[in-house]
Amino acid sequence: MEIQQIELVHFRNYQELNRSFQPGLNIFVGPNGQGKTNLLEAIALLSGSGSHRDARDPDMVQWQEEFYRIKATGLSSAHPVTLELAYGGERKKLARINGRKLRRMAELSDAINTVVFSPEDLSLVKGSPAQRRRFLDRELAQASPAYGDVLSRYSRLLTQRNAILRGIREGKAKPAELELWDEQITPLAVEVLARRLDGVARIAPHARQIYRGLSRDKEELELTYRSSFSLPADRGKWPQAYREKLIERRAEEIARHATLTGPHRDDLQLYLQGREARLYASQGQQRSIALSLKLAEIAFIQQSRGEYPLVLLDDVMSELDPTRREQLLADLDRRHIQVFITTTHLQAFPAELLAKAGIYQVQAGQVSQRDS
Ligand SMILES: Nc1ncnc2c1ncn2[C@@H]1O[C@H](COP(=O)(O)OP(=O)(O)OP(=O)(O)O)[C@@H](O)[C@H]1O
Repeated sequence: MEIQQIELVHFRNYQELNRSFQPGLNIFVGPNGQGKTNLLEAIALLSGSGSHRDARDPDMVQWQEEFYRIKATGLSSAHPVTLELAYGGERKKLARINGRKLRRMAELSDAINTVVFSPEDLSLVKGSPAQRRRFLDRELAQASPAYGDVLSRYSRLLTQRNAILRGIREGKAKPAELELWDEQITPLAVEVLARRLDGVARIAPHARQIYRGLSRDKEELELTYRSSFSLPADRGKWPQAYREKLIERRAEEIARHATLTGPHRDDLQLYLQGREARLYASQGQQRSIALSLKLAEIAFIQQSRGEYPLVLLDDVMSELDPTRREQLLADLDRRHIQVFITTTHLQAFPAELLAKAGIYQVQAGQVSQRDS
């Protein structure tokens, strides 16, 4: 989808905003703390996978107000689309596509997908396994809303199972109660695992090819998914292997009142020239890997959805060196992807791109269009 217009009411520091955008590059420029990222966050929320900075809904409602509302109109394959997302008041949370009320927020990704690239992504290689799992999960949920569902059901069961483990340790629950939870969590754990493995298999060739380009054919990037238990070659045997592992580690789990096996303990491993990038890659190589993963995510969503996602670059321009910055912008421009960028100054942008970009000055929750 391409966003043509957005309306915000009581969202963060926007009392009311109504702004049109253009198809290609849109740049939000302004000093710190004026609302550039807030605007990007509102766009990211429309794709149904939550705030890219993990904010909760109450924190996004403008202070002293009761609700926020985000509405966007645009085009998807030349058809007009209207998206609405509201939180607060009596209905709590509500989303609509073309006036049709959605049962789940994740269904928003049927209409619009976003890929967000922010400075935290640059630490994807060195960061925690949780950060890499989150990268993978966000991407898979965009490609398939059903994945988001499975993942949240798995997370809920995990919390409940951990509470039982704590109960057993405190003498309030019996070990036999775990059987029921293990039975319920197993198919979900196996499904998350299978979808992640398939996802990695599909993005790996894109990431490899993009990285090869960035390193001028000198280096090879490899992605592998590390599961917290060994996986039999036959997928039909995964549930049994998982259950056996749960039983094997039961005493340890009760002692630590935590589930120690499952997709919440897995990792996406990155190798450069056969060596683990987390341990050996230089700063510059790590940035190129992060960039390759993000560009691979864009390609993966395009392949899964038949349409490019919107790309949101939050404060990332000044973090990239001129070569990587220009490669990224030229790549997005060539594919006619709609891009929203936040920046404090415009020096980082090539003049020919500025000449065709929409440039918006953001100041204290007001957004005005300006010339380059
Ligand atoms: N719920 C809220 N209600 C009102 N204002 C809020 C709310 N949440 C955040 N803000 C305000 O929004 C501003 C931050 O906006 P934002 O994060 O978009 O900054 P930015 O323009 O991207 O700045 P930077 O360049 O530093 O990243 C702050 O002034 C903050 O006080």
